[in-house]
Formats: sequence, C-alpha cells, structure tokens
Amino acid sequence: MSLKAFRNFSQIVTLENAYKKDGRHLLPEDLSIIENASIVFDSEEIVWVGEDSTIPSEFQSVPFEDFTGKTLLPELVDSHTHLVFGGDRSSEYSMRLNGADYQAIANAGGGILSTMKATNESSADQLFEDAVARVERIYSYGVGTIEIKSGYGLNYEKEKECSLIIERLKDHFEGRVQISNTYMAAHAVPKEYKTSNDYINKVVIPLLKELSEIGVIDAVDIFHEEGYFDEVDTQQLFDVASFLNIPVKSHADEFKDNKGAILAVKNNALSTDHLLCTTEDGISALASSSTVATLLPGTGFFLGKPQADAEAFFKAGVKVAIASDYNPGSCHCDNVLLVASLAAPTYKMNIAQLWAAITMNAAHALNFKNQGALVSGLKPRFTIFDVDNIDKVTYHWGVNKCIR
Ligand SMILES: N=CN[C@@H](CCC(=O)O)C(=O)O
Repeated sequence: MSLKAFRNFSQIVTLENAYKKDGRHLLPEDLSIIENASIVFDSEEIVWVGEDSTIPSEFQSVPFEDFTGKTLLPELVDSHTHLVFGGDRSSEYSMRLNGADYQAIANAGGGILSTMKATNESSADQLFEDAVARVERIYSYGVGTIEIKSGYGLNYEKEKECSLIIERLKDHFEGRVQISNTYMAAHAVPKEYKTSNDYINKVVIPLLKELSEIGVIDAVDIFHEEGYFDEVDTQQLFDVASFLNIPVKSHADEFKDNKGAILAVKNNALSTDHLLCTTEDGISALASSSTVATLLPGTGFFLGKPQADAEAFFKAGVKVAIASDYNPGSCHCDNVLLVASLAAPTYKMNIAQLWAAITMNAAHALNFKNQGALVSGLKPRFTIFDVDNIDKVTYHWGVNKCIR
C-alpha cells in the first residue's frame, strides 16, 4: 500500500483518550490535541500521528501535502437521517408557530403520512437525484459517514424501492461517503391497516426478510411510540432482525417515557434515539450497556419541545451521540455540526463530549467500530477545517469551515 502524509497542521485533534475511555465520562483534555502535527496513512489505516518534529525517519520521504494553519479532526458522522423523501412540509413550520403541535398536524393530514403520499408520487430516479443532492450538501460540512433510513414508502413496493435507492446511493458515493442503510418501514402505520401489528406482519417483516436475502440492510429501526408502534410490535421486529443477524435501533421515549430505551438495551441495540422523556431507569440501563444514546436536539429546536436531560446521561456515563435527524417534518436541518454546537451549551457538554458525540460515538452507533479517533491502526477517515485551532470550528455558528 502506498503511504501518504499530511503535514504541519496547526492542530490534530486525535480523540485518542476519548477512544480509550469508550466515549464516556469525558474530560476536556480527552480531545488529545497535538500542536504542529502530521499524520501518515495508507488507504486502509493510519500509520503514524504526532508532532511533525518527531516524525520517524522512515516516513520523512513519504510524499506529503502541507496543511500549515489548518486543523485536522476525525470525520464527522451523522448517525440519524431520513433523507430519502418526496415533497416538502414547509407549511407545517408556520402551523407550529401559529400554535399546532406535531401530533395535531399529523392528525390533520400532515406529518409522516403526508410525506408518504408525496414519496409514493415521486419516481425512483427523482428520489435518488434529490437524495444525491442532500448527501452532497451534508458531505460539504465535513460529514464522511451518513446513516440513511427508509420509511416514507410505507407499502411493500415503495419501501423496497427506498431501501434500494439507499443502496444505489452507497454505490454512487463509494470511496467518498460511507453510507449505512437502515430499514425503517416501521415508521408509521398506513391508514389501510387496522392495527400496527397487522402492518408489521403483512409488510414490515416479509419485506425485511426479502431485503435481508439480497443483503442490503445494515440495521433495522422502529418508531416505538404511542400512536405508532408498541412494545409488542417492537419486540417482534427485533426478534426477526436478531434471527436474520441484523442489528437493531429504535426511536424511543420521544413523546413519553414508554421504557423504549430499556427495551432497546435488552435487545442489544446499536443505538436508541430521541430519548426526550427517558427517566432514571432508562438512563442507568443505557449507562451499563453498549447501546449508544443518540440525542437529536435539532428536533426539539424545530418543534419547540423540551430537550432530553443530557446532563443526566453524561453524569451516568452513557455513551452519547448527537445527530441531525434531517427529515422533511420534525427537523429540516441537515447540518449536524450546527445542531450539536447550538445544543452543547444547553446540554452542558464539555468540548470533548461535543466532538465525540458527532465523530466516534456516532460512528459506533452505526457499528463502525474502527474509526472515530486519529490513532494508528484505525481507518484514515478525517476532516480538515480551514482554521488554526479547534475552537474556531464552532465559534462562528453555522459558517462552514470545512475544506475536506
Ligand atoms: N420520529 C419519527 N421520525 C422522524 C420524524 C419524521 C417526520 O416527521 O417526517 C424523526 O426521527 O423525528
């Protein structure tokens, strides 16, 4: 393998200590910053990182690019998006400002089911092209790994098409963006089914079996929430996924504490997401598990809802990630760095907790265990910012400093 070097960064933020601590109980110094630093890597792994003045003689003649004045970080990861969809729900924004809430809008014909209609009216090529543009924009912010969920088809054929579109996106972005394909046909219950369990048995499970035979699904997700899917549906789907050897995730405890986080932990989920209403028992179950708690503050900002009790999660030693939750309804924001840096002061996060939440911990929520820190042996997945220290990345809110 041919070696490459990127040299003379003002700072390389390795997150080495955070990695050793499995992303929990982080202190500011766990960012592990190296000043005047260089990195040597091949296409598969990082070979050396350190102060440029200490670069081993064997690497001194490796061809290099000079990055004086720049900062290198592990690549950003957006571990929760719903970016394959048709239409838009822009009118819901003013409806909310004028007093309607998320569930009231859904009951009045908006919500997930209205995106289902628009998605079913869009061709596969249109959905693919719109999704390509969305991934390109997310990539421009420094995000190199993205999770994409299906879930706006909500019938056998269209859900299958959406999962295959995500697979097509994987091929399209091969070598540039790493995409994780999450199956979420259990996103809402279409009106023609009398019960959620009827839909689970007639569509969600049979299609999962078919897609798993083709080998396109990386994880299975479900909206475990009152009015959507209950504990019985969730456990049934998790059992099938486990039989098929596919990891699970859930949307849990968003509107009320229905013990969704606890069920996710029991099923060894990769992550459980939202968690606005999770209380002590859920938080302590998460703390003693490897399930990542993915907080989605953008959704709280967008819907004008209270936020998750992030301080309690950090205090208990939960492994916390933050994701954008980019979708047409509850959070039409695709910039995970903006969302996380806006949330950090409210969540009372320290700087290491902030960066681990959108790099390493988010990668682990997608089962990508060999990335997220810049240490020898891990994948060379990183992002370069046009600033001479890490504080300047988040200092100017919403301004993109990424140059790759
Ligand atoms: N909570 C369920 N799914 C999305 C919302 C999707 C929508 O409103 O269209 C979420 O993660 O917030």
